[in-house]
Amino acid sequence: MLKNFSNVTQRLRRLSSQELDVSGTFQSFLIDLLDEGKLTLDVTRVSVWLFDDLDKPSELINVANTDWQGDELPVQLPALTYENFPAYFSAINSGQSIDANDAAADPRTSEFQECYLTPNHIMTMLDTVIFKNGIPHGVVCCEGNNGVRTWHKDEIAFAEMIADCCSRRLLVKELWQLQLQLTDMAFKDPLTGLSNRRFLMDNAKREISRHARFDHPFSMMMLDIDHFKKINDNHGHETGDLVLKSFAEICVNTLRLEDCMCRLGGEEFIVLLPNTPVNSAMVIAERLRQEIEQSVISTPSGEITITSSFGVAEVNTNLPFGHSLKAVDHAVYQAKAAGRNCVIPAQ
Ligand SMILES: Nc1nc2c(ncn2[C@@H]2O[C@H](COP(=O)(O)OP(=O)(O)OP(=O)(O)O)[C@@H](O)[C@H]2O)c(=O)[nH]1
Repeated sequence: MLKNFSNVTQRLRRLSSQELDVSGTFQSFLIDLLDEGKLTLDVTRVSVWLFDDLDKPSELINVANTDWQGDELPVQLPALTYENFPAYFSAINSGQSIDANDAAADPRTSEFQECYLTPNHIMTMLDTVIFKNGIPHGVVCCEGNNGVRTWHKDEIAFAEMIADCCSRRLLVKELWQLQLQLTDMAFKDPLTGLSNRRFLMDNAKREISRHARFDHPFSMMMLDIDHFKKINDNHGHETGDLVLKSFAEICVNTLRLEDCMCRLGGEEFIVLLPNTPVNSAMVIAERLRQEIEQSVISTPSGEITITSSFGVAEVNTNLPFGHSLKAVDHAVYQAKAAGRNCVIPAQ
C-alpha cells in the first residue's frame, strides 16, 4: 500500500507539470522523477531503459539511474541484449507491468539471477513499460534488496504513472528537437550553414530598431565572389559548392562573433556589423578582402584561390533595411566595374 497517498500524487502532479518545460535537461527531469519513485516505493534503485530501435529492438539502453551522480552519464551506457534476456524482453513487449515479487523465482526476471540479482542482493523488481505511440519503448525498473515483497496494486499503478511521465517527456523531447530542426531549416542555408536571406531580413529589422533606440552606429557589407561562374565551369558544381563552404568558413573565422554573416543567394553574402561606424567597417572589409585573397582552398580538383568584391555602407536606421541593401548592392556593382577584388563605400 502507498503511504500518504495524497502527498505522493501531489508531488507526482507537480513533476508531471514539468514535462513540457524544455528549459531543463531531459536527464535532470528523469532523475527527479526516479528519485520520487525511489522514495515513494522505498526501493534501492530506480532506472530507465530504452530500446535502441523501436522497429527491431535488440538492446535496452540504460539512460538514467538513481545511482548516478547528478546529470552526469557514464561514458559507456549499460545495455541489455535481447539475446541474453529473451524472457525479460518478451515480458516488456507484452506491455504488462512486471511485478516480480521474488525476482529470482519469477520467470520474467530469473534470467538476471546469476549476473545481477545475486551479486547485487536484489530480491524484488517492479518494472513498468514506457510506451511510444502505443508500442513499448522502454521500461522504468524499480529494484529492492529488502527481501521478497508483494507489490500492491497501488504501488504498481504509481510506478505506471512514473513510466507514463517518462513517455510524455520523451515525446516532448522529440517534438522540441523537431522544432529546432525546422527552425534551422527555415533560417539556415544548408550548404554553408550560414543564416539565410529570411533570417537576414528578420534580424536586420530587429538590429535597426535596437541601434536606432540607442543611437549606435550600425554598418553592413555585401561580398560577392569574383568570377565564380568560372570555378563552376572549370572545376564542376561540386567544387563550386566546396569553394562556397570554404569561403564562408574563412569569413566567419575572420569576423567577430557578434558580426552576422548571411548568404543572400548564389555567391552573394551580407555581413551585419553591429555597433560599427562605416570607417571601421571599411577597415574590416579590407582585412577580410586580403584574407580571402591570400587563402588557398584545397579541393579534389586542386588548390583554388579566389577574390571577392565588397560594398560597404552605414545602415540608415531611419529607413527600411531595403534602402541600405540597395546601397551596398550598388557599391558591389561599382567594385566589379572597378576591376573586382576591392572595397567600395556606398554613396
Ligand atoms: N556551385 C554552386 N554554384 C552556384 C550556387 N549558386 C549560384 N551558383 C553559380 O554562381 C554563378 C554566379 O555567376 P555570375 O552571377 O555570372 O557571377 P560571377 O561569375 O561570380 O561573376 P562576377 O560576379 O561578375 O565576378 C552562376 O554560375 C551560378 O550558377 C551554388 O549554390 N553552388
